[in-house]
Formats: sequence, structure tokens, C-alpha cells
Amino acid sequence: MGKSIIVKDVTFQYSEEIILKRLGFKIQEKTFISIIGPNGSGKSTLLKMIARNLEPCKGNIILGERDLREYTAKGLAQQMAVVHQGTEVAYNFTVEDIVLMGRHPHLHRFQREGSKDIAIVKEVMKLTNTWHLKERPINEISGGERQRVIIARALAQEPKVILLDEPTSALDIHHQIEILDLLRRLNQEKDVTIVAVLHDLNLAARYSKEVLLLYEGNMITMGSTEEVITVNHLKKAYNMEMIVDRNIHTGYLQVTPISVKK
Ligand SMILES: Nc1ncnc2c1ncn2[C@@H]1O[C@H](COP(=O)(O)OP(=O)(O)OP(=O)(O)O)[C@@H](O)[C@H]1O
Repeated sequence: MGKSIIVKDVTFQYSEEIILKRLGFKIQEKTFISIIGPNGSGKSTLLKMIARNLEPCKGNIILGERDLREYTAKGLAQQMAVVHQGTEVAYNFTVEDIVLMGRHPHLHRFQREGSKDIAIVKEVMKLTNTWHLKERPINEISGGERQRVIIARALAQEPKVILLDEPTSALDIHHQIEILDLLRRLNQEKDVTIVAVLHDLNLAARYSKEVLLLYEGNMITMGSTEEVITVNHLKKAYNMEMIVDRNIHTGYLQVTPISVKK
């Protein structure tokens, strides 16, 4: 069962400039929500706050029933997995060891991974198409392969919520669809809450149940994909003319940019 996330009147600034301005919204426990918005609108900052990598300057965030601040690091990792942008890993472990680290929140101190952990690791590596890389050093594979390994590690955590920042940016079209299909399956079949920052509006429209549109640190709107991905909302955020219609073959909502407004 997924977990809900409540963002309550959250403000954030790195220095003088306020980056996120009194944001308030609720992410439902079984949703697949995409956070969209132009460069610099605050998407990654918001995701880092939900991941507890950054602390709100004002306001608070509730995961399930408890304030995010109340969780121990291990307790939080049992609930939530995070796939950040940029996948450089400090130590050159093998791919399999990296994915195995995803099991640590479920082990006692000094407990070694058991056969159940090994089986989960194998399963998620097969699902993310990384099993064939298992003996390779993590920093000696391609960026797209590493992205899939980091996603595999997140899945190995068996979290209730997965946060992803641009999970498909390094992936070719085949692997983009493969990973997003997998996230959708986890959402539909295992009720995992998925929160993803996505730049590609067509992928956001195709996979999300809900969308949150950020612009200069404010939420322009949040709601179902159809409610949010409209010509007017997109014009406000991206300052350009777009066509929003449905693909005649797939029926998915699609966005076609026309021209930049002058
Ligand atoms: N570590 C930092 N220190 C100071 N300012 C920062 C820092 N990280 C981001 N910012 C600023 O905060 C604002 C929001 O950045 P953020 O990365 O959250 O935006 P974003 O919507 O994810 O952008 P992008 O689409 O380009 O990834 C930007 O103006 C950025 O310059």
C-alpha cells in the first residue's frame, strides 16, 4: 500500500531569493504524479524536500501519518526510495552490490543479506534489464545503464513511495518506455506511490494519473492529467503556443509545441 504525502505551506530558499513559495498540496497514496514546469521552477528542490535531503524553511511535510522529521533514516528508507538526477556513484562497487544496498533498510545491524534479499535483487535487476551487468563496476557502464541500476536499487528497497528526478533523461526511447511501464505496473499492481519530475510533457501525459505544474516556485495548478495539461496552463508556464490533442493511434494526450511567444 502506498503512502500519501502532504506538503503544508512550505517555503524554501537557498539564500535570499525564495525558491518555493508557500506550497500546499496533497499527493494521494495510490497516485502516479508528475511534477512539470520550466527550468529553474523549483521541481528538483521540491523533490529534495520531499526526500528529506533539504529541510523546508517554513512549513512541514507529512508522509503517511507522521511528519517527515520524525522518521529515522532507516525508517524513512523503508517507506521511500529516491532516484536523484545524476547517477555518479562515489565508490566503484559492482552493479550487483549497488542494487544489494537497496536491501539494507530491511536488515538488522551487521545482518548479512539472505536468500530472500538475493532473490529480490535478481528480480528487480531482471525487471530493469540490468542483470547482465551484475559483475561490472558501476562507474564503468554507460549513463543510461547506470540510471537503470539506480532505479533497480530503489525497487530493491520495496518502498511505498518512489521519488524520481528526471528518471528517463539518460535513457533511449526503448528504455524510457520500459522504465515508465514498470513504474506504472508498480503503481497499478502494488499501489506504490510514484512521484516523478518529468520534462517530457508527452511522457507525463501518457503515464501520470495526476500532474503538478510549477512556475517560478508557485504551483500554477495540480489535478488530473487532462485538467492540468491544457493550452492555457502550458502557455502560462512555458510562454509558448502549443497544441494539446489526442494521438489518433494511441488515444494518449499529446503536446505539440508551435512557436515561442514574442
Ligand atoms: N544548491 C543551490 N544553491 C542555490 N540556488 C540553487 C541551488 N539549487 C538550485 N538553485 C536555484 O533554485 C531554483 C530552482 O532550481 P531547481 O533545480 O529546483 O529547478 P528545476 O525546476 O528542477 O530546474 P531544471 O528543470 O532546470 O532541472 C533555480 O533558480 C536554481 O538556480
